[in-house]
Amino acid sequence: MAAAAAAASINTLSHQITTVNPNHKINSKPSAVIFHNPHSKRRRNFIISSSSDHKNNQSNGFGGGKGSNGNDNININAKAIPLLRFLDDSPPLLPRPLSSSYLSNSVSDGSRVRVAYQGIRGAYSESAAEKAYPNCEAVPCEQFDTAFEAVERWLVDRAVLPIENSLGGSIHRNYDLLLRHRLHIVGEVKLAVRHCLLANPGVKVEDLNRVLSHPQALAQCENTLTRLGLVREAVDDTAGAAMHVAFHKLKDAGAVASSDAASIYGLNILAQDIQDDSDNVTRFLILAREPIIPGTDRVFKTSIVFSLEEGPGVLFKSLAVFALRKINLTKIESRPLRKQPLRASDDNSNRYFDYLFYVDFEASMADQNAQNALRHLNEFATFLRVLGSYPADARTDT
Ligand SMILES: O=C(O)C(=O)C[C@]1(C(=O)O)C=C[C@@H](O)C=C1
Repeated sequence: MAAAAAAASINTLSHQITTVNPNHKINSKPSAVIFHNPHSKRRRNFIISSSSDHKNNQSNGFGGGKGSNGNDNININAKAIPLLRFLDDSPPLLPRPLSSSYLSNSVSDGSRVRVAYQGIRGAYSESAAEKAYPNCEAVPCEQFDTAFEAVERWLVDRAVLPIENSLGGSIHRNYDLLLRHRLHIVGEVKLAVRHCLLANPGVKVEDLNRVLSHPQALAQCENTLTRLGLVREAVDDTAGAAMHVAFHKLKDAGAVASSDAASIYGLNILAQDIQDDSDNVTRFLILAREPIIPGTDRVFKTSIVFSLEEGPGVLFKSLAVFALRKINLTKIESRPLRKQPLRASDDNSNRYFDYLFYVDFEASMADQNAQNALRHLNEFATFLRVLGSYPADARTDT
């Protein structure tokens, strides 16, 4: 039944089918399609695709509207056009005041907060968006970049994107995008991720040769998938994998995804909690156009990124600015400095890789101690940016 619903959606919404990531192993056309959940009236069925799609849609004037099933099959780009035109005709916007309403479920005009996430309905990122903003309007985006752009272009109010997982490690792409875009981190959400092995009705574990999912999800289930001898195939998101298996009525392939995805796409759950460790937690960042006013009324975290001169002990010195002030570091990540990935030494005899360091520490930017630490770091950092100062999420639940 779910597959039939998908087919109907695809026919009426072929313009909304998004492109396949060329790096993916799957040789099929849709990597994400709009899928209507007959049980939910809460969300409209639209997905934000890349900015080039937006331009195309603007030029050919095609928009959303009611699908043949009478639902609001709205293309977000169509809704966005009048907004962008309005902004174009308006006098330049004044800087908006800092806002502390980041956890509120409504924006200043009282409407529901619109939160972009990567993936399609049933993805863990959607659950994270709903945990951050219960009752929000969760807006699916094709890629991480699209979610960043959606906030920047005022199509949505926030983006909720994964940054690290307790089993799989960091999501490097989002570290890189944090620097490329000028959004602010205004919060974090920790979500317990419990993976299921899903398959079409009638298909048993013994029938499966391969399994589809997001690369992070596949990595988090390494032991189970190896034990079952299944070939892994990477797709954009876990829910997209479930949708693909259902839509193509695959008999030899299963999907690693959530129990929500099983019910949305009409798949059976063959095995539950198949992640390598029961404590499987993904940390998501909440991003917004404006920063929040940091407080000291609860535990705050601050995220920064910096680069350093080459030399003995420089990294040690940079971390000591926090140790000296008894500030706890919760995460450190290094990424290649892309525009200048290699640096020659003074005598030109050697070439070094050049890095950006991302550090999270447990202190608010309202705290004098934290300000002093950053002032100290700034004395020898070649570049320093505060990505955000935001309340730490102490709860990990679904
Ligand atoms: O594919 C999904 O469902 C996602 O929300 C993405 C994602 C990720 O990027 O890490 C989020 C949480 C899980 O760790 C697995 C996958």
